Amino acid sequence: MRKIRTYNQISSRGLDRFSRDSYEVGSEIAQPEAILLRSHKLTVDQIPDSVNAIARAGAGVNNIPIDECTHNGVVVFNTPGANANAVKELVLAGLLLSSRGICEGMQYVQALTENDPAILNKEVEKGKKAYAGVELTGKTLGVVGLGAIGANVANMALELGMEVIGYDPAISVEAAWRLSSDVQRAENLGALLAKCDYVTLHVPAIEATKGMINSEALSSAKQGLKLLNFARGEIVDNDAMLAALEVGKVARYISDFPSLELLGNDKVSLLPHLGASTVEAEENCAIMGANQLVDFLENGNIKNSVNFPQIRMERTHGYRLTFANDNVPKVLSQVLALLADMNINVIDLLNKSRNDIAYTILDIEQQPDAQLLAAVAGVEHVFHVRAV
Ligand SMILES: NC(=O)c1ccc[n+]([C@@H]2O[C@H](COP(=O)([O-])OP(=O)(O)OC[C@H]3O[C@@H](n4cnc5c(N)ncnc54)[C@H](O)[C@@H]3O)[C@@H](O)[C@H]2O)c1
Ligand SMILES: O=C(O)CC[C@@H](O)C(=O)O
Repeated sequence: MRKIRTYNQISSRGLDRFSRDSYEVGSEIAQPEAILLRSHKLTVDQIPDSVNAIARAGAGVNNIPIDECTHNGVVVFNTPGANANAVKELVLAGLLLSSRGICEGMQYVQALTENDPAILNKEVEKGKKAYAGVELTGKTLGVVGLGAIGANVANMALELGMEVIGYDPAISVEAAWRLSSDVQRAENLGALLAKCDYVTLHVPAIEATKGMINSEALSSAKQGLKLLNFARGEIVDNDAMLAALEVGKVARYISDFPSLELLGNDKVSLLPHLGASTVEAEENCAIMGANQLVDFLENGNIKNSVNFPQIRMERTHGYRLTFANDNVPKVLSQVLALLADMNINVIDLLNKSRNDIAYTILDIEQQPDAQLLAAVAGVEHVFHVRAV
């Protein structure tokens, strides 16, 4: 039986991908071969040597110690785009919440205690002027990060009649194809902030983006900016944000990431990390994550990894082994020489690399035994070997 350890609430539609005959899946499993999780902050000591793969049912992988995983040959997957629509729809809510007195108006009505319908109506008509807002049509939205979510948000905003300016210095070709040509391009973050009434963040939490919305960036912003953060809390410097809210530089901060210093500020609206919390997104992410794990565990194929190359080799006959190594010359030739010395015929092979690592799928005529696996593992620069 293969063992999968789960963290967080994973949709049963995804868990169903692990057949009951071959997999044991649960939150109490010890020595798992793989981990499937959502936002759980995974520590190195929670990744035993038995683990070959980790799948994040979601986009952000800042809760996983990627470098340590790569070093140990652990393949980390995410599920690109699987929750993008859910986040896009909540961004729409964020745009409306920051423009109209929706929550304040509801709180006002909830607190009314009139018994007489005519007086209630009069009270409502008198009170509503305090909650008037502005429309989105004709306003300018800045989208920082134009990947799966950002591109969706940008296209949606155009349909709402907004002007849209995007900033993404590392946009992928696929993402660029998804984006409407009506989205204007900003050369840098400051230029985008200077022109926008609303800005929405859709970048990953990586070294380059942590604190990217700081006092310097906010000083470039248009007075009265409404900022939406459905990306990650650490992308915004909260002290700088509070200072900008104090002087009205930022009129409203909507964030999916509560933190102590933001609580209680009436210009800040905080949600409990709800961006991907829809039935559909949770199913999509769980199914995609589980499918990727199954294909990796059973065939060694890798799709949507954040640290290993994409690789897929059709299974025909024979036996399969995979190995990962430092991306330096002569490793593959040494492994092939070793197989030749052991008189083992190779049926097929595929080798791919990504940055500093290479990964090979080898189909051979003989079932790999412990001796063969140990011999491959002993080749200099090979750091992970598996019979699949
Ligand atoms: N609130 C939620 O529940 C929720 C749900 C999904 C994703 N997220 C967050 O949103 C992030 C984006 O998700 P996605 O699915 O769109 O990911 P994605 O990988 O498709 O897109 C991210 C984009 O950000 C761009 N980028 C990277 N660094 C940048 C920088 N310095 N400046 C501008 N752009 C930069 C990349 O080039 C890429 O196009 C995730 O990493 C995650 O942290 C949050
Ligand atoms: O699993 C969730 O609820 C949140 C996922 C989200 O933050 C992501 O990065 O995909």
